[in-house]
Amino acid sequence: MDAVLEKVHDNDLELKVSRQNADDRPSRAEAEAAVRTLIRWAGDNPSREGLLDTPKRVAKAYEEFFAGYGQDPAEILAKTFEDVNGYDDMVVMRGIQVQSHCEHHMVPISGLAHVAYMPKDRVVGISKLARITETYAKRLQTQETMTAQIADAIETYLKPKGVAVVIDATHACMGCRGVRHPDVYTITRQFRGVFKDTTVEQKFWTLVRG
Ligand SMILES: Nc1nc2c(ncn2[C@@H]2O[C@H](COP(=O)(O)OP(=O)(O)OP(=O)(O)O)[C@@H](O)[C@H]2O)c(=O)[nH]1
Ligand SMILES: [Zn+2]
Repeated sequence: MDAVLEKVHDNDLELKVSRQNADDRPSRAEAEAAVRTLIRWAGDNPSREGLLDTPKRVAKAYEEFFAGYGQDPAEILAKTFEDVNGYDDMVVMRGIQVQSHCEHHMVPISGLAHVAYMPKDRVVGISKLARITETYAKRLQTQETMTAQIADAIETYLKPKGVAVVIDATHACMGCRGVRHPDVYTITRQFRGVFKDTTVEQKFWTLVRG
């Protein structure tokens, strides 16, 4: 098994194991109790009127923020189309909104992803590139891991001639706390296969910059 395939399988395996241990998953009531504990720890009273429904709202918000744990990249990229009249150039989706959460502080990472691939015989529905990005964004992440995971999934399940993923994002953990540099953008990139060629990479950047 090649290294990329092995990595995707390791990630999937880790997730499958955690799904198998669904019995270990705290109940909704336990999650809400944890939020009440955090409110008390912050110094407020979870029983005051304004905070009564907050644990419920936070648990609901977490279901959205972390919906990616329940999504399967293999399933998302399973359906492909061969009939593209010989189309043989890159497909670039630029400006996919990324709303993720940093695994160190559990606060937002916000930005844009640009995802491209060079098809080999088959293409995938364009919405699936955004769905794959969402799947990995809606988990606890570092920007580097998320960038590599999106590239790994496209490489593994589509088997294109190449893939490029760039994420340009701000980290709330650097803006609203800690070092407090709110307007810093971090750029991470993965260029695989034919995108390693500088001419192809340049074409990608030209298209992304519009
Ligand atoms: N490489 C990388 N680092 C990240 C990402 N998100 C947050 N971080 C950094 O993770 C680091 C965690 O550092 P620690 O020293 O363990 O935590 P900390 O004391 O809260 O760090 P400060 O943010 O510097 O206050 C910080 O430097 C964050 O800026 C990411 O996506 N990638
Ligand atoms: Zn952080």
